[in-house]
Amino acid sequence: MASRLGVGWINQVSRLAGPTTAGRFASYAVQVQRVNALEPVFEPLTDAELREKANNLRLRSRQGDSLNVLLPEAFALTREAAKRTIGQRQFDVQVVGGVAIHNSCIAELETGEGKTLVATMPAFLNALPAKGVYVVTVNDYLARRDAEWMGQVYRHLGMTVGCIQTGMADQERRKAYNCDITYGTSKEMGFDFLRDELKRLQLGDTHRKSFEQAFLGQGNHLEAETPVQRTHNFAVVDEADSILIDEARTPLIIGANNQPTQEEASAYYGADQLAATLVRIKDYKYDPIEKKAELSAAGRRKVQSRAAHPSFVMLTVDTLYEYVERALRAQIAYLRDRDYVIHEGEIVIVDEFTGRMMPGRQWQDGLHQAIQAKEKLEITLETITAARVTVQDFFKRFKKLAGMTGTATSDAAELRRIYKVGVMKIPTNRHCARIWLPDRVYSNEVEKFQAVADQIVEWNRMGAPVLVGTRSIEKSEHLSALLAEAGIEHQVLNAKNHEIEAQIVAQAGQKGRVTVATNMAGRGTDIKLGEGVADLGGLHVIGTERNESRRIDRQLAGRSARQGDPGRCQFFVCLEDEIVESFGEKPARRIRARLAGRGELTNARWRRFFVNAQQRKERQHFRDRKLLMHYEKQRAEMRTNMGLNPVLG
Ligand SMILES: Nc1ncnc2c1ncn2[C@@H]1O[C@H](COP(=O)(O)OP(=O)(O)OP(=O)(O)O)[C@@H](O)[C@H]1O
Repeated sequence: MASRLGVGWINQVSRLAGPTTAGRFASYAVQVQRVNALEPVFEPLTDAELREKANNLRLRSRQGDSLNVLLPEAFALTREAAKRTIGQRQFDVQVVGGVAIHNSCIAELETGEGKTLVATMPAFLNALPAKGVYVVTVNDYLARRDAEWMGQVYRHLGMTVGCIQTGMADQERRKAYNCDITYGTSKEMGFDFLRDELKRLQLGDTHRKSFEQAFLGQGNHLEAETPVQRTHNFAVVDEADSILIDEARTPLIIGANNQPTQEEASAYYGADQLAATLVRIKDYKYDPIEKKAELSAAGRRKVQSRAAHPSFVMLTVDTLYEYVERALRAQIAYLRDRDYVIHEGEIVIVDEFTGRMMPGRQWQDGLHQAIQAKEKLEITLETITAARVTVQDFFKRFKKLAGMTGTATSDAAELRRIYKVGVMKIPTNRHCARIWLPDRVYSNEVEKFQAVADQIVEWNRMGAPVLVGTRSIEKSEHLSALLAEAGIEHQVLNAKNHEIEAQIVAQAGQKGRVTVATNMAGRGTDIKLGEGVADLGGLHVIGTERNESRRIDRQLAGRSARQGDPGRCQFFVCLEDEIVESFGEKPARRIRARLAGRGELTNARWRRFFVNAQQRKERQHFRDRKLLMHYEKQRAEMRTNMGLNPVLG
């Protein structure tokens, strides 16, 4: 088969990426030509012969042949196996993406361009030396789906494939990690790493005693003594921006049980009640950017006057201030059904970026307990840290790291600096036909949601499918009520019923469908257009708020116009949106008051206003990540200097 990668294509890339990347592309293009040249050689082979070839590659890699030399054959074999098993042939641009990943890059492929399939080639190649390859995804569902779907390709070539899922026993985990290729989430893999560190400690580290007191002594036990993971060889991180950037703001922590005393629990409940009596501005000020409350002199006096209450017997006045400020923060900044849900009497954090529930995660420094008090739940655990690692430090352990995403260019500098990976933009296989309609800006939320509902009605009348992304479960439900009023049949998808989300979202491209979802729909779900929908302009996506990062917006938009399909996308925003507070609470209040009830704000400067607000938020998150890394580095250095394991305690 003739090469499909011509000079014109490389020129297209140069325009896209600038001269430096274009040079790299030219060398990758040579590899693609080699892969293509092998296609007619492998096509006539039987399945057994194909596997024989794969075994031969393994042997050569173990005998010392470099992976760069084996690349064309390994990629061509994977492509042949994909054709035979799942009926898909990696496009040339996907092969370029695969080469980029092999070369420690984050391959930026537009949403819907088939990242799942791209990963098969570098994963197979890097699995040849039998040191393990981890393919990291954002949730269990995608890990399972990809391991099953792409597993057919690897198995066809004699490779073993494992998949890590929440709740798995150690034995199964160990088996999955011992496979040639292992799929799983960063969270599961990160926690397995931490648990392994604890096990190593249990196996004879000098800190055994204190660890046993802190962790095992509280009724905990480690299921098996031997670690489950093997060496950290190569990780391919899917949705790399989400995992390496968004998730990097919270470290993974294994807490050791430290049941609160009755006095501590009463202090949380008491502080919650006391906080509810305080008046904003007069008794405290609240900084929405830092999400922090600070008592004023009047507030402190009020709190002091209650210090003798039996709930606070064990607290000094200063500590009581902290309890109350924390309770205020829990009441103001953390909303039920947006930031967390209550599931079987427990607080389950909802990931602000993906809308997914994150069972097992806890807010730190007493905030989790303050929220439990606010919700009148049992104050369960005040955890002390047994082991912790940041997402950054976990992934930096891998000898080689790479990934793929739809949206990383904007964070290329951070990715390069922290993880030492480059970002390479890969052109689309077919022209992307997405139409971005200009944002619609309103003065308040009532007007905004009414306008969203009206727009849905209009598109629904045409028969076009509409997918709406909201920032919280509460807002999904509000919109759902408006749609019900307008007589529009629709599906609501939120973090509460995420088990069936994939099936529902997959159907969102059918004629006349209206699907309302929280941000979770913005990740990983593939939406195929129903019959006749392409003629109606494809899937229409509506965002009901600008998210805290442009990338999340683009992921939501990326549910439409996949693989060259047509599609539209429009965002509706209003001055009551939380993002406006990135300018500060007072300016936000002023502007809201000044323009109250003005309806739609059509001047283009309002659209720019929201772009600015989002950029401020992005900068703030960037600062948070930097601060966390600085703190973690200091902590690790301190522990190392003291001769302690930097990960534990
Ligand atoms: N080479 C190919 N031939 C045919 N179909 C393909 C090919 N590559 C990908 N696809 C199809 O394109 C669709 C999108 O693939 P996939 O979900 O992997 O995209 P993605 O890039 O991960 O999207 P997102 O960024 O939205 O997660 C899937 O239905 C997949 O089967």
